[in-house]
Amino acid sequence: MTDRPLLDVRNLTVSYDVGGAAALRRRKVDVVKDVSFHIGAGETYGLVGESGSGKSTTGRAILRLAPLSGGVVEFDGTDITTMGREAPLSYRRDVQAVFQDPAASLNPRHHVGRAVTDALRRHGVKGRAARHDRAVEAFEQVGLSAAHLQRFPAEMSGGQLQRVAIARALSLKPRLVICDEAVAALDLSTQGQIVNLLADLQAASGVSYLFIAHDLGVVRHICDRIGVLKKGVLVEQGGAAELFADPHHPYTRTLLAASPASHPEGREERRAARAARRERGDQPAPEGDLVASR
Ligand SMILES: Nc1ncnc2c1ncn2[C@@H]1O[C@H](COP(=O)(O)OP(=O)(O)OP(=O)(O)O)[C@@H](O)[C@H]1O
Repeated sequence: MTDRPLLDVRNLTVSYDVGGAAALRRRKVDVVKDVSFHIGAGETYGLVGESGSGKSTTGRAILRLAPLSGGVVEFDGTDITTMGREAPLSYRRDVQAVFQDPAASLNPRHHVGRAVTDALRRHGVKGRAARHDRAVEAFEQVGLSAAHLQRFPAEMSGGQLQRVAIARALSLKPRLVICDEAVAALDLSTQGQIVNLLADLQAASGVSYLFIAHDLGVVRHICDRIGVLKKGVLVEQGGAAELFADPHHPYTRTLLAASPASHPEGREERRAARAARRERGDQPAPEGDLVASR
């Protein structure tokens, strides 16, 4: 047993050139400044803040899609910033992402099942039948059926497409999934289904989440700990219940005051509800079933 966090982000800084094409007006701006947080195995860490505060850039830096200008990102004890431009395949498998718009990463001319089988092939899973079986398993884990593999993106709802994106991520058996506004584009009842699904999948597999969102209600519902970003600076972080009950930073208080209480229950209530579901032997909520708000 080790106390080492799965992900340890220390003094992360990301700078971009702003000011347009004119060289004289160009300057470097830190859009993420000296940000430090960690995520344990099986834990969900929420990153909140208003638009432009640097949430996505932080997630992208961890995924190695944004350039770091300072700091360290350790995954399972290994500093991924020293790995050269291309992170090794094992890191790209262990750390998956689910973004706001699942359709953007799906080929409209391919059956959605192919998004999963192609990912499995890229990650070295040999044999068409084995890849198909893993895709079916992943689809069933997220409440879709084997028949959904043969659908085109245009034949699926936003919630179904997000389930496909989650199935693709999970089929690789990741240890961390970065959910960047993963439910932001969905209606409220579908949001509830997807958030509950993510929590159930975590309970079953022990996967960790970095949950990036501007909706504090959703974040409170799913996260163990939360960090608050303001203009690239992490102004406050702590346990979700404590942060909601007793926000210290004025910016956190402003965010909370501006947030409609759309998902008022916290993680403990959801855990109790999940235990009750397990006791009843419930399966993951199939697409289309409304999951009662807990
Ligand atoms: N490739 C880039 N080049 C220059 N500036 C960038 C780039 N990517 C992001 N930025 C800037 O970095 C800042 C942080 O953006 P980021 O997308 O991380 O914020 P966010 O908190 O995720 O916002 P939102 O909730 O609107 O997605 C913004 O000012 C944005 O304009």
